[in-house]
Amino acid sequence: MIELKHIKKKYDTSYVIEDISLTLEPGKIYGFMGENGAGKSTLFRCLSGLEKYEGEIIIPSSTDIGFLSDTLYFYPLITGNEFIKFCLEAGKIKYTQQDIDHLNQIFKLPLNRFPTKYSLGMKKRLMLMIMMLRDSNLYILDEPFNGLDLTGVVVLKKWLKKIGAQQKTVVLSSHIISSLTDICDVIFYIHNGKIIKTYSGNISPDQIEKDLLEQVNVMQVHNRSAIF
Ligand SMILES: Nc1ncnc2c1ncn2[C@@H]1O[C@H](COP(=O)(O)OP(=O)(O)OP(=O)(O)O)[C@@H](O)[C@H]1O
Repeated sequence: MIELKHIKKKYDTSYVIEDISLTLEPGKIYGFMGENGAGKSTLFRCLSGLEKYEGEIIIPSSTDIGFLSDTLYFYPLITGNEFIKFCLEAGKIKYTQQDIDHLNQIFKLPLNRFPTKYSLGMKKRLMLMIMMLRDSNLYILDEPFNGLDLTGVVVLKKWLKKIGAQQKTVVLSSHIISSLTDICDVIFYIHNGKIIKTYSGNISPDQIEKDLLEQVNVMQVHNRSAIF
């Protein structure tokens, strides 16, 4: 069980995360949606320990965190295969070349080439391979679907369902409503650094769309202009 208690984060003088409290259970997939700049990536960086914050995050000490950032960086002159090995060795993960080759039968990446020359979707595939090879119990995936092709999306969804069934905790964000409703047990709608809505159970994409449009209307009324 992971607990976030009254998490706040400010850059300079303004808060971009305001008093978020959540409990994340093993075996569940949690989705975060919200407009650009709502605070999703910032919250994920706080949860993964990359950012300082106010409040408290309680994560069992035995938890291995697999974090996929929405900003991908690759060292020049390191091949895809070398990059995978580098990341796994840095995380003290046991692996064999056979494990990498086996997984690459699905991802079909030119692992002897430099990832700096990969397309966006290929870079995303490479990072997902690393996520799949490390046996984490908490996966924090910031926009994992972004840039993936149709096959990549199907493979990712299947893997997420599998790790959810293995009692791991998954936290992810997406701007694609159906990607979230297809796989998430709970979806949080984050707006201006606050969770303004939580969906669980049988989550309907139509209801989410309706709520998003309502939110746009609220903003339009506030700005005294109408688009729809
Ligand atoms: N390093 C930083 N310094 C100052 N402000 C930042 C920094 N990182 C993020 N912000 C601000 O924090 C707010 C939340 O940004 P964040 O990246 O968390 O949003 P997001 O919900 O992930 O957006 P998107 O959907 O566009 O990826 C934004 O206003 C952003 O400008």
